[in-house]
Amino acid sequence: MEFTKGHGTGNDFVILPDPDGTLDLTPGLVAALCDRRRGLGGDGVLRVVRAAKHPEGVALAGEAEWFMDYWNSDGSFAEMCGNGARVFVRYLLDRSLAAASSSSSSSSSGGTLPIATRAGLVRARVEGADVAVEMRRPRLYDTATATLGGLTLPGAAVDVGNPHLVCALPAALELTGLDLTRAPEVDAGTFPAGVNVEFTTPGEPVTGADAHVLMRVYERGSAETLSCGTGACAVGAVALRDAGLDTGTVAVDVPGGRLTVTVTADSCWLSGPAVLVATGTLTPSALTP
Ligand SMILES: N[C@@H](CCC[C@H](N)C(=O)O)C(=O)O
Repeated sequence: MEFTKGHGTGNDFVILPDPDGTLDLTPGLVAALCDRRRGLGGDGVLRVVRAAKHPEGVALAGEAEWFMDYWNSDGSFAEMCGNGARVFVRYLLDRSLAAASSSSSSSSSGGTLPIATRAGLVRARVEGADVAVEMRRPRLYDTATATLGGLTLPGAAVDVGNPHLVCALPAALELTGLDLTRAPEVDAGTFPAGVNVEFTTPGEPVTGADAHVLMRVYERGSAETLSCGTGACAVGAVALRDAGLDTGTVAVDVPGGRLTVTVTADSCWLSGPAVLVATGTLTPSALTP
């Protein structure tokens, strides 16, 4: 079985090509692949499957050739993964499975490439070394708290296709001081399917951005990661709201680098590096689910 390893600002993925959807991918196999000592290591798995060949992609097969079958490292599914989508697109382009700007069936007008996901269709474009994906506009729908050790912080619940809770740290606290080795406690009533929790502090002004935010994240199903694209979009939307803006651009610094979030009237663009680092052959029998 062939695999490729890739990452977007340090959010890393095992990419499995499975165009015809024949791979028996199980939660146990995903967790074994993502194990950083006994497997390849990763925050998640991206299965590259034709939309027409996946039960959750088939409804979008007329609009997108490929379905991003994303799994968290614990073997759970998520509706959406922003960095994963950017790395997925890098893989499709690198393998000539799609073209970013042509009139072929796998790309649409304006040079964007449609990708089917559990959260619906997203569109991607290449921006030099970066890959940008256009997702739904983040929806701020509630308030809730996260408790970490003895610290309880209020935050904004945000839907980016998957659930997020964005909590600003009080000025006296530093992001680097947070212990994210354990999951923050949240209200299961507000987040029945779990939630990704982002912690933020304001950054210095950045040229061309309406706001600049530093963030760390504890991801549902993957623990602390170096970056979360949908989390950055949630953080960007909250930063714009706090600045009294409905649309705009936010620089979001994560431990793995910088992401740029642009919220428009009806969508959200996430941009940043997307890198493929290795390709090899798996020995599935050696993996211990
Ligand atoms: N790292 C991802 C988000 C992955 C899914 C998340 N852990 C969830 O369960 O919702 C991103 O870049 O968006």
